[in-house]
Amino acid sequence: MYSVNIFTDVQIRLMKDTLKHPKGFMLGAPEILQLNSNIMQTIRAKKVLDIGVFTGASALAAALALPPDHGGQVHGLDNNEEYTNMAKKYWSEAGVSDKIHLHIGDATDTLQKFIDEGQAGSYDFAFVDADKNDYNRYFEQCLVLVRSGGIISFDNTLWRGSVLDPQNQSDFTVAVREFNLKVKDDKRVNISFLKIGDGLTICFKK
Ligand SMILES: C[S@@+](CC[C@H](N)C(=O)[O-])C[C@H]1O[C@@H](n2cnc3c(N)ncnc32)[C@H](O)[C@@H]1O
Repeated sequence: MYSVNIFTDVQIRLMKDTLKHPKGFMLGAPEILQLNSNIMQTIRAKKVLDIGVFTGASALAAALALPPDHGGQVHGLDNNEEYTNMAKKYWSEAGVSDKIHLHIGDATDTLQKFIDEGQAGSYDFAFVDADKNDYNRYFEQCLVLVRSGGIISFDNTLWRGSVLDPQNQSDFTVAVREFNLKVKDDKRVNISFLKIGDGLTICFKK
């Protein structure tokens, strides 16, 4: 982790402990968490979606990027409480527990609930890092929930390079490949594809 010096002590501990977890490979790449944080601060994001919480690194980075004196909320979505229980400890130590609202369940169901509750256009930023098979649905749901001028950031859009290999027809690879092809020409967003971490596609909602 070459860029640890830009993180707080709690963030560094969270990352180090997560790397000891059997599923530690799922930890968000530090350079992506840093970029997301810079974007959130630049657009002064106050209401953020964190889709795929795991041990809480991306949600914590988001909570720390909220404007300190103006409230702000991170809504973290995950279907695995064992992972998110680990996250809560670090959020508490970082003093941001009150800013992070956890929603346990399938992320597409939770996003649909938010839409049905009338939260359309109320989010400034979304980081998408949950089930790759659902990337297209997350995209459509986030497009409803995120305001015009807001940003939706999709992790793992290289899927370790497999999306470029036509022989690779595994479920996740096909889903991410189809997502990449779809957003490339989608007129509702402008995109930037970055070759950092495992690939990051940033969608700027028009
Ligand atoms: C790659 S990890 C997220 C990493 C996290 N963003 C970070 O910064 O470390 C993916 C997470 O998505 C969750 N997940 C997978 N499928 C899901 C689904 N259908 N609904 C909600 N969460 C899901 C997993 O439980 C896991 O915690």
